[in-house]
Amino acid sequence: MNKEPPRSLNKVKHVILVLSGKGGVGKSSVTTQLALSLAHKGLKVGVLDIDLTGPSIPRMFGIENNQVHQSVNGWVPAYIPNTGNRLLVMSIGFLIKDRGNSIVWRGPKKTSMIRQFLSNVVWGELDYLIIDTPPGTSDEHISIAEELKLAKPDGAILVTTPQQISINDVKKEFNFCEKVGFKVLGVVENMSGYVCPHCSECTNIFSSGGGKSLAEQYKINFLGSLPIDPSFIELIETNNKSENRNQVDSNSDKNKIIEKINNLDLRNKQVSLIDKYVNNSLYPHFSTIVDNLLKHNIPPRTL
Ligand SMILES: Nc1ncnc2c1ncn2[C@@H]1O[C@H](COP(=O)(O)OP(=O)(O)OP(=O)(O)O)[C@@H](O)[C@H]1O
Ligand code: SF4
Repeated sequence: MNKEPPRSLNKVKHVILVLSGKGGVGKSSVTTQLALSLAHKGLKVGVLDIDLTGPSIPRMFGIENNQVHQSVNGWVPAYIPNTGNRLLVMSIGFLIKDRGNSIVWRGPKKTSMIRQFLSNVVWGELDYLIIDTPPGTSDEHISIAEELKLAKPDGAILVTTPQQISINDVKKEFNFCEKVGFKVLGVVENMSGYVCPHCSECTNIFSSGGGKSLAEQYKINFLGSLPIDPSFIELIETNNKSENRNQVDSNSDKNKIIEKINNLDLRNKQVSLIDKYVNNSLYPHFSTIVDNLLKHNIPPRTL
């Protein structure tokens, strides 16, 4: 097996893995927000979604209907509209025909698919590549980690929720990182409290501060916490609606006219997902998380 770093990542300055011990804690939404926040800072960012258990990145970026294009050099990632070509996404989800089904391949096929994803995407120059990984710490994840190590990542961000069960999962994840040799860049506590859509008051539903005390216990950075905010889900949903609106059946004349109006409407608005996110109430929380991450000034990867 080739143990060289994938050439497709030669011009990528930083690779960050986003990990969680179990599904549903917000790993993909943290990946999405990290990418949007870094792109908002003017950096060029790629997102690679290798969460074969349920790739949710295409939905988060409103590009579920994207088709994968193959160039002579490899797969071409999707460029997110109106971002000045600063935001690129590649997801295993683009290759799944039946989007209702997650991939049920066995271990070796999964690792070989991930190897292809790491080496076959034409990223070009990137400041950051953020990789959304499959949740868990099983033997299969160890083989996946071996593949990911070839990408020479800066390290991993661990995502947790305040409940004890999720905190225990992060402990396992921390031990997993030690075992496979990933540096832990920090912990993000997601769904810490609930923001009321009426008065914006944040209420702690579960006991808060679990992520912070866990980080202290393991002497790792606590990057920050994010409340549950229904407006974030709304942002994702409305973003998807605008894509679907743009994908009307072009068979009838009436639909062709509607499509033209929609395209004109979208061009005129030129509101990118980055702009929408920066106006979302989760952004100030995430901005702190990014500042905490960047203050460590990790030098660019050397290959
Ligand atoms: N802070 C938040 N506020 C509001 N909604 C959130 C927040 N975090 C996550 N969600 C929502 O919760 C759902 C699960 O989040 P997400 O897909 O990011 O989890 P995940 O850990 O990546 O799950 P999986 O590993 O199964 O893909 C999504 O619909 C997402 O929009
Ligand atoms: S947080 Fe404020 S607006 Fe929201 S339900 Fe409670 S009292 Fe009502």
